[in-house]
Amino acid sequence: MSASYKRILLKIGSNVLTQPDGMPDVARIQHLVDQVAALKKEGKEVIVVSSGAVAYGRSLTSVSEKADAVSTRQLLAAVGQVQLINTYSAMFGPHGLVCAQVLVTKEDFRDRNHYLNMQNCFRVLLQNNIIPVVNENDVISVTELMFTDNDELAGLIASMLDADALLILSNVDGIYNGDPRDEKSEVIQEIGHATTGFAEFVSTQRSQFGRGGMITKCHMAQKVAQLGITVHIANGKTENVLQKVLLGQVVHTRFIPKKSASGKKKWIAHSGNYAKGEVQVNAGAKAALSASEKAVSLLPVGITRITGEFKKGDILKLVDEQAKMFGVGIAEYGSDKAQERLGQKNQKPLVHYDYLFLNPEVS
Ligand SMILES: Nc1ncnc2c1ncn2[C@@H]1O[C@H](COP(=O)(O)OP(=O)(O)O)[C@@H](O)[C@H]1O
Ligand SMILES: N[C@@H](CCC(=O)OP(=O)(O)O)C(=O)O
Repeated sequence: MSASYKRILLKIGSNVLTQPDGMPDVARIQHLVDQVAALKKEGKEVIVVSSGAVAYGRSLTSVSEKADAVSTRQLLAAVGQVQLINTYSAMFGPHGLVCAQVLVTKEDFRDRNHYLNMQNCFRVLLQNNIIPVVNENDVISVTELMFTDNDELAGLIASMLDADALLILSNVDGIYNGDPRDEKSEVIQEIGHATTGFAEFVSTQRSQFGRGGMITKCHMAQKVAQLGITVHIANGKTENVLQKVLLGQVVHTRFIPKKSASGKKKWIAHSGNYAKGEVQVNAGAKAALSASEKAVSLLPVGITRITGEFKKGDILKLVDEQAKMFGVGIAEYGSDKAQERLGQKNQKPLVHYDYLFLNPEVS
């Protein structure tokens, strides 16, 4: 079954790569590299999203106690990323494999051109049998410009590359139905796309060196599964975990994928945070867009308000009369024209159906 995946996005979390004292766990990285090499030998494409820059930075230098949190992270990540990628490169080498460093920021997902350039770079690396090793560019991604964590980044790349599966390795066996430290808690082995209420059993508590925590992983995983990509969350400290997950030989959490969405829609689905404008529609327009049996574009006649300045190709957030966001789309023309056509009949669609993604609960 899952062993048939051709393209796999592997996310290795901070806690898998670090020892309890925060220093890098080199033996663990070596074992993971050996597992990736084994998958490559089977003809699979593997893209690695690896945390660990800060941990490596910590092993190489110490920061003055006077430095603020942002500067400390910048310094540790800038120094540590060099060693992190050198470690991967040195470990893949003896397997006859070459890896590449790809550092990205949230901004790279904002604009269709950046996005396509990035996608092209991944395509050319994969076509040449190179293993992309991706991390956030922590040096320039600070505060509000940061991804929530590398899980968010991994989800975006999995959908951008239309991966068959996203494997998230953390320091727990999967998502538990209670506190993982409680002996009575059990790993939830399958999560469907309609499951809600993760907050009831997943606490916001994070592991020692993790950033986002399990709750953000759950939300991201469900969104990615909605796009037709199977997501597995497993323990990166288990021996041969990759093979075992793919062969269904280890207890872990699997998010069941929904039928596949188009590539364009996969990109749009993740773009809500990057919208340049907001479009409010009336109830009739929302109902028409949400009728799943028909492909309907958003016409100016159903629009009641437009905010923000945007150009053709920019991302728009769609909100209903209660100001609740229900979808995302790409503008067919800029805000000036859109304002002129607001509420008018017989005008060109502001968002074409092909460039419209509605939140799963309304579509
Ligand atoms: N119900 C739950 N199931 C599994 N883990 C949970 C749950 N609730 C909270 N957690 C915490 O989430 C942590 C993993 O998330 P995170 O810190 O982001 O790790 P990573 O660095 O691997 O991304 C676990 O170490 C665990 O402490
Ligand atoms: N980019 C950072 C890791 C950021 C991060 O979110 O890590 P994780 O908690 O593993 O998802 C680093 O390389 O140290």
